[in-house]
Amino acid sequence: MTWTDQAWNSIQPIFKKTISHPFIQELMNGNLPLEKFNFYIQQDSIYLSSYGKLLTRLASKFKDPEHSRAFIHIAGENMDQEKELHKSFIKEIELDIEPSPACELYTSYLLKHLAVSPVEVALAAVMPCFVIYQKVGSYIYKHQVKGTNPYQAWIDTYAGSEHVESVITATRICDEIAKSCTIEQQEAMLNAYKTSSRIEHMFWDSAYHLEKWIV
Ligand SMILES: Cc1ncc(CO)c(N)n1
Repeated sequence: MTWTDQAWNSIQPIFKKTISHPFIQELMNGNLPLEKFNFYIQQDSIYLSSYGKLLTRLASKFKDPEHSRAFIHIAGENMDQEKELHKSFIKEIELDIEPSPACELYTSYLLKHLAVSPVEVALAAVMPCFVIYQKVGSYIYKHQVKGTNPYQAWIDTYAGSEHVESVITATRICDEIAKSCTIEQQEAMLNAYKTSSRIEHMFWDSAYHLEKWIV
């Protein structure tokens, strides 16, 4: 079994909770309150600008230049597409929005791995960003009742072929790198993958509850 298959299998309990979360269910049914979706999009804009920079820095750490090139390509194309999507939902992104606790946790968690962990662990930590969005996108696409959904453009982006292509490339690179790792290194990768999957869940949950700093 490939490392990415093993990682994906290991987070099934988390993923099942994610797709049954009211944020995802209401997004799928089109009845998610706009206020919650807007909160999510605003926070995701903050997340994405940090994530885009992180991906290019991660790319520069790979030993194989082909891996670096492919990742830089993903960072550029993917980020452009996602930012366009955000702009289509929010005409003027408010610039003075603070990151929510969950957003701060996620960006800081990924940056921590980039700063202090071996490259394979930092890569494992970003894999759920690719995979979970694609799986959530295709889950919604498959199960939604066709009709008008105000969030259809969001669903189509993550279920769509461009995002799928990025996921396939990132998965290939991750498996090539994992293959030359020891069992211990692969374990450390699994831990980072699991934590990111948990935070992905928290990110949606935080939007659903319009999360605030308690002080
Ligand atoms: C929080 C989060 N994770 C992953 C993605 C997909 O890149 C996204 N847009 N936002």
